[in-house]
Amino acid sequence: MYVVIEGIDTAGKSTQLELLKKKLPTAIFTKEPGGTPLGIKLRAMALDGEAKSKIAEMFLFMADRAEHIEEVIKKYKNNTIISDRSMLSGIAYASTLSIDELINLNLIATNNTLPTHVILLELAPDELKFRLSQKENDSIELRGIEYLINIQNRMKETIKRLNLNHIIIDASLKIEEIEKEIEDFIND
Ligand SMILES: Nc1ncnc2c1ncn2[C@@H]1O[C@H](COP(=O)(O)OP(=O)(O)O)[C@@H](O)[C@H]1O
Ligand SMILES: Cc1cn([C@H]2C[C@H](O)[C@@H](COP(=O)(O)OP(=O)(O)O)O2)c(=O)[nH]c1=O
Repeated sequence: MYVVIEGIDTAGKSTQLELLKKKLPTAIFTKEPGGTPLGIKLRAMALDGEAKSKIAEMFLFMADRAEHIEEVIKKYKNNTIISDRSMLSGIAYASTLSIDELINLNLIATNNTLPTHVILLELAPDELKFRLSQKENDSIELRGIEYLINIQNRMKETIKRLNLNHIIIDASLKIEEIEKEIEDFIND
């Protein structure tokens, strides 16, 4: 099982992953970007905002993804894998290109490996604004509310186009309520 937790910055992914780690101690927990030794270097380059070209930035994340699929997802395919982000983020955040172009590019990077379960934590603009105000923002978060809500919409569109097995959960529900919905979806 290849489960991905998706959502824009501050949607609550890390919070739910910490709870899942306690519930599923034998699962393999990983993430994009930064789920491999090479990915850690690529993550640092992608997030320091040095890439002036959005296409260059996209390829940094795609290189992270290609390595992640090879070294983690395919290697542990007989285990339960739970990843913080995936190609869905890759497609949604690279918003200078169309979703169709990005699906094709990401299918190359992932060698056609798709998640078996997608959990999308969906944030309303007001809640997103509040949560971003509570933390230091990285180069991507600094692009603002409208940019991130558009990313979230692209995630939903991509899930539809790829016809992925998914659940969309209101990210402003109580932490325990979200935890229960995730547990029921994974165990279904
Ligand atoms: N269900 C929730 N309700 C209210 N606040 C939440 C909820 N889940 C997470 N948070 C808070 O929102 C912020 C971002 O959560 P985090 O798990 O770091 O998000 P992400 O990993 O998606 O960026 C944190 O301050 C966290 O405590
Ligand atoms: C995986 C991925 C993430 N990102 C962005 C999303 C985040 O803003 C940033 C780092 O992801 P992450 O570490 O998950 O940040 P956060 O915990 O704040 O959500 O990289 C892309 O732009 N493209 C990608 O392919």
